[in-house]
Order: sequence, then structure tokens, then C-alpha cells
Amino acid sequence: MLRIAVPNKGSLSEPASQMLREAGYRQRRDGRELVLPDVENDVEFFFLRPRDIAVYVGEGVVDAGITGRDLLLDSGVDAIEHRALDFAGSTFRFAGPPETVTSLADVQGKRVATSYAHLVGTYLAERGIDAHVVRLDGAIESTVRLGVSDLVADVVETGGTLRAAGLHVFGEPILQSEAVLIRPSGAEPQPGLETLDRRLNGVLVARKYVLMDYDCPVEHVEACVAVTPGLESPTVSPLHDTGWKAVRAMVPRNQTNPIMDQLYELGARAIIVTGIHASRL
Ligand SMILES: Nc1ncnc2c1ncn2[C@@H]1O[C@H](COP(=O)(O)OP(=O)(O)OP(=O)(O)O)[C@@H](O)[C@H]1O
Ligand SMILES: O=P(O)(O)OC[C@H]1O[C@H](OP(=O)(O)OP(=O)(O)O)[C@H](O)[C@@H]1O
Ligand SMILES: [Mg+2]
Repeated sequence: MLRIAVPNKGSLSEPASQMLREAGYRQRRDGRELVLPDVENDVEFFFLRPRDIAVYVGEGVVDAGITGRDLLLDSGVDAIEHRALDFAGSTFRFAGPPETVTSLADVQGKRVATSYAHLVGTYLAERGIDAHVVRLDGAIESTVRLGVSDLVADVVETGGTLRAAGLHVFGEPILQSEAVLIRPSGAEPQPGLETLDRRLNGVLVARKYVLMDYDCPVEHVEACVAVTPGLESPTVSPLHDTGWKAVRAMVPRNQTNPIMDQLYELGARAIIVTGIHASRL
């Protein structure tokens, strides 16, 4: 049985369970369940604190886990990213009062509050910057006002929290983070992991692509197909009217409308878009 760690709280928890549900796995209905066997799929889910998941995976206690890339790197354990999962996207950045910090060099000699002490310590050490890292669990943005730090290093999504605290980001982003599937490094991946990974990729594809069908005059098929090349190659089928063909291809969801505009200009008609419920590539 493949043992998989899933975040039990925080911003990763609900989207991770949702993704696993879409991939055909059982997920807990009651937020207090700690272990959930899914016998039909030969997996067992362990609901753990997001920050601890990399540790369990690194120790080989579980075969895989879902966590944030930032948490994985901060843990410093022997686990590696197996696949990016395209949710809980954020950047990890330095921020501080605009009057006192504007570039990375200004961090020298200052107090930096963060929940990611290892990540920040390593980042600064690699750049030869000597600073005092103050490790705190959360509400990092308040630490400057409260006098515990001179600046912070924290997760930024919309930037709203920093703005509300009167802080501005500076320097290059330390890291781009998102939810990731991780596994122990070194050891060969468990056999069931490939199935889990293919299923999760199936969900990613179903979210990212739509199916586009359209009819096209025979003489414009090549031009239209160039606009919708699909993943392998689009399906081109005959129609009863021999002057027309039917074309079907997967297209990126976020380009649906510009692609339909281009196809229409090229003479395609009856353009129909359908969502993909599930996929296996
Ligand atoms: N606003 C956000 N947008 C996107 N990702 C976020 C956000 N806040 C935290 N994360 C991500 O969630 C993970 C941290 O999870 P954790 O549960 O420790 O904190 P949290 O989501 O802030 O939960 P909480 O503060 O409610 O305990 C990290 O990978 C982090 O990048
Ligand atoms: O850029 P934003 O869209 O404002 O989001 C980023 C904020 O969200 C998270 O905080 P959370 O609300 O989880 O509180 P915490 O700091 O106590 O974890 C994160 O730690 C940042 O503070
Ligand atoms: Mg938080």
C-alpha cells in the first residue's frame, strides 16, 4: 500500500484533498480523521501538518507527500520534488519599511523575521550577508511594528498583507513556490507512485486544457490545424459535405477565445468548446 501524506490544515489542505478527489481517491469527510485507507486504490492517506510532511517523506516513513516547495526547501531533509501541482502559488520575498531597506545589501546586520529560518539563513549565507534571523511561527508582517525585527522574509501572494502592514518588497524573489508532490530522494520510487503521479497529471491536464471541435473548409484545414496543433496531432474527420472537414484538438483553456477568433477568421464554423472531465496522457 502506497503511503501518502496530505496537509491537514492551512492553505494547502483543501486544494490538495480536492485534487486527490478529482484523481479518483477517497478523501476524508471529517477534518479530524488522521489516517484514511483507500483499499480500492491500494493507498493510505496520512493527514499531517504541512510543515512536517517533508520530514516524514525524508525519513521514508511515507512514500510520498503533498506540501509547498518553500516548506520542502526550508526543511532541508532528504526529499525531492516529484511533480509541481499548480496550486497555492506564491513567491517568497524580503519586505521591510521603504525608508530603511531597498536592496539586499541593506539586510546586512539587520534582524530578519521569518517562519522559514533555514531557507533564509542559507540564502543570506550564500550571498555573504550577515544578518540575525528571528524565527517565528506566523503573523510575520507584524514583527517590524512590534519591534522584534527590522525586516521580514515571507510568503507573498497578492501582497495585501504586506501593504496593510506598511511594508514593501525589495530585492529579487527568494523563490517561486507552489504545492508539490514529493518523495524520498535516493531510494527508487515506490511502484504505486507512478500511478498516483499519472493521475495527478491527468487532473492538471483536465484543468489546463479544453477540447475544441470545429468544421473547416477543406482548403483551410492546414491553416486551422496550425492554430490548433493539439498535443500529439489533431483528429481530422470527413464530413458528409466533401468540401468540409471536422477537426478536434485539445487547446489551452486560457487561450480558448483568441484561438476561436483566429479559426473563425480562417473560415472555421460551428466551433464548440467542451471541458475535459479527466485525462490520462
Ligand atoms: N496566501 C497564500 N497563497 C498561496 N500559498 C500560501 C499562502 N499562504 C501560505 N501558503 C503556502 O502554504 C504553505 C504553508 O502552509 P501552512 O499551513 O504552514 O501555512 P498557512 O497556509 O499559512 O496556514 P495557517 O497560517 O492557516 O496555519 C506554504 O507552502 C505556503 O507557500
Ligand atoms: O500576499 P497575500 O495575498 O496577502 O498572502 C500572503 C500571506 O498569507 C499567509 O498568511 P496567513 O494568512 O496564512 O497567516 P500566517 O502568517 O499567520 O500564516 C502568508 O504567510 C502571508 O502572510
Ligand atoms: Mg499562514
